[in-house]
Amino acid sequence: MIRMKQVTKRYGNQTALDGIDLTLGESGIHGLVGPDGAGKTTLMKLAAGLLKPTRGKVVREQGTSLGYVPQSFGMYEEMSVAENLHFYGRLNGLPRRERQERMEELLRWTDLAPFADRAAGSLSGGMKQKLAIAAAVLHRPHLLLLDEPTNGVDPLSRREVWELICSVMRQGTRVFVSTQYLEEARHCDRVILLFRGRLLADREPGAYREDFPYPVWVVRDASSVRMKWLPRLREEPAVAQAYSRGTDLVVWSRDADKVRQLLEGLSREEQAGKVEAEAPGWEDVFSRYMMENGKEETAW
Ligand SMILES: Nc1ncnc2c1ncn2[C@@H]1O[C@H](COP(=O)(O)OP(=O)(O)OP(=O)(O)O)[C@@H](O)[C@H]1O
Repeated sequence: MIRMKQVTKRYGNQTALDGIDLTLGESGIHGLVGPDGAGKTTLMKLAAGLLKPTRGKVVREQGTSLGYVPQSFGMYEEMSVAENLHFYGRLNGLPRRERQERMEELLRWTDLAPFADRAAGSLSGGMKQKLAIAAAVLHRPHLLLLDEPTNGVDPLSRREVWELICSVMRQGTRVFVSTQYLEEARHCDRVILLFRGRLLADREPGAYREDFPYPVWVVRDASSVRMKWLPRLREEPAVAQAYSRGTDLVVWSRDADKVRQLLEGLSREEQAGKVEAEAPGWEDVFSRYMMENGKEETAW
């Protein structure tokens, strides 16, 4: 386990992390979500021991071995998939025989076996991430740190990367993983919400959704009216938040009936689609914390 106690990290005048108290390695998959610049990479690097805190302590429990996959691709691009795995196996002190067995196992798991002789640099984004994860777990670490492993990876490959993360966890490695894709919170046992360097919440994903306090109404096909409606809705006391998502308009209500009537009235007057109730999405549940902590807009 890694314990962070009152950890603050500054770069010059810029406070990237502010008073973080956190234990890593207690949950199967512990997620870290937050918008750009929230401090996710800084937190990962502190956990990996690559950065020192400005204040506070990062303590790695004795005997906790780590695997770490940084945000940028850390494999040798001109070396093949198999050569990279051999190299990282040697680096982690795996004896030859064990290295070979583990490598074959990981090539199967990741579906990279047919590409074993391919240069790592020529792999697709998803395959590169799977290779980087395989290299980081060759030595069966207690805790695997993954910094935005699905960033820029196409949706289908993102699913494969998560399948791999889940199988790593099932084999007994605890995972700490950051993402800016909010819906990926559903794969996690616990999820930390980080915002402007502060830890706003650390809960089970279901808990975020269960106590969302505002009924959500959605106006479909509202692209032609939203610019006009949004300022008006935001002034309405019964409206907790209003934002556009694709062609829809999403409205959180403090008084559900009143807001529905208001929206249906507006919708009749002008060109907009149906008004429908919706369960809060990940964007809603996380935005709520950010709003309560001083962020006006909800865009990620
Ligand atoms: N080496 C550095 N020097 C100065 N400021 C930095 C440095 N690294 C990060 N920062 C700043 O610290 C804050 C947190 O950055 P960090 O990279 O940890 O965030 P992040 O959540 O990982 O963002 P992203 O998703 O964009 O990677 C940002 O405001 C960033 O500009």
